[in-house]
Amino acid sequence: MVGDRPQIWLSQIKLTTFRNYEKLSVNLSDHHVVLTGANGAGKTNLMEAVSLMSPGRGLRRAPLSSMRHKTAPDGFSVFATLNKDDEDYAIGTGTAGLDPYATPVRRVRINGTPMKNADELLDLCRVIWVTPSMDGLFTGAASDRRRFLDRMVLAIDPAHGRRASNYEKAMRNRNRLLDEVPNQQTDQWLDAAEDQLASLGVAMISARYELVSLLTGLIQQLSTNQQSVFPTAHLALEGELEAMAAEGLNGFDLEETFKKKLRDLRYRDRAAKRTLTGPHRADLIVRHGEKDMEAGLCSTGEQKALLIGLVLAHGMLTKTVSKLAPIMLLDEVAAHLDIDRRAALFDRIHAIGGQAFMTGTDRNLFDALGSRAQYFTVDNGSLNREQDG
Ligand SMILES: Nc1ncnc2c1ncn2[C@@H]1O[C@H](COP(=O)(O)OP(=O)(O)OP(=O)(O)O)[C@@H](O)[C@H]1O
Repeated sequence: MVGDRPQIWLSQIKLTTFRNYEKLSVNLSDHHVVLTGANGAGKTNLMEAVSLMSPGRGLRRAPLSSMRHKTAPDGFSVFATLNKDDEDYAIGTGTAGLDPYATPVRRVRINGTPMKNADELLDLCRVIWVTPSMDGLFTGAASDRRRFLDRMVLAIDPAHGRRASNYEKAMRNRNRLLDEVPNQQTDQWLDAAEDQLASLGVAMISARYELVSLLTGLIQQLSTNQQSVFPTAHLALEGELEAMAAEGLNGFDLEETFKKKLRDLRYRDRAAKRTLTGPHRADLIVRHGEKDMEAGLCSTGEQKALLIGLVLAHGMLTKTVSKLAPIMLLDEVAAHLDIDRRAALFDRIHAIGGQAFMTGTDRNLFDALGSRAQYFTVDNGSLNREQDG
């Protein structure tokens, strides 16, 4: 924060044929942004547009083809002016102008210069979100928790995205080689693919451990300072190699062990037609600290509070580690909290220091935010500014 102002904030958003917005141009102040309106008005769509200021597929993980307005064959564009330390950056992203018959790819421009890939957005900002679709995070598939974990890592370690996609590539390469008739040549290629897989895999495990340990430290600090009305989350990584790392096996030995496993288990993976050992099979285990209960066994409300507490701690960690106070997107979060927790949520968000976007059906859910926010009603793909609180 510079005084009471966020160090990073969006001062303008322009959408062209994005979801149910045919055209939108809105100027923002550096305050938080509250979007209220009826179901289906376009609140989440606007949050999704903001989530494209970070690499990846946005907060819905939707295909790009579904983001263009249903009547717009020419794709969509999302443009934002980002103010960082009092300097403006023009960020444009979308699929507009690309071959409508080709598989859409998202292009990113910063100040008019095309970026090689969306990872370069991480030089400017971090975007973190909580959405209703994350409600089943603790009970759903391990792959969702891994994705959640890797997004958390990415916010403090921008190289993690490339590392994870190189790991996926190396694994696909190994799987393809396993599918070929074994001979001396393919065995040599497999050796090389497994060396690469093991080295990238161990780097992934150590980046995930780093995040878990930093986050655990911060959560403990928050709970001992009694700063949190949200439950204390206890985090652990589950997996064959992760268990060895937890027992103190160093990176070099872990890599050698992983390599040996891959080599010894080729016959098993060949039969399964995929690689069955590695960080792509790990899980993030979350426990409710005060209740000493696995998150998946907690009540729906407790799970939501755990998730919010975790994301808030991650927001704070992101700011501390990356020095970039994240843009926080909280979709329909306020409605699930009682009045005291809501007030605590707003205070914590404000303390993180970035600009937050929040949605709800009723304006009065945000009373405790008062003049710290600017208020808009959303109606059928258009925005109307309301009087500030
Ligand atoms: N590609 C698209 N083109 C046009 N409209 C779309 C497209 N994708 C989604 N929509 C519509 O956008 C509308 C608004 O969706 P959104 O999820 O933003 O609503 P919301 O205001 O967040 O509502 P809720 O409170 O129910 O979550 C929906 O009616 C949906 O059908």
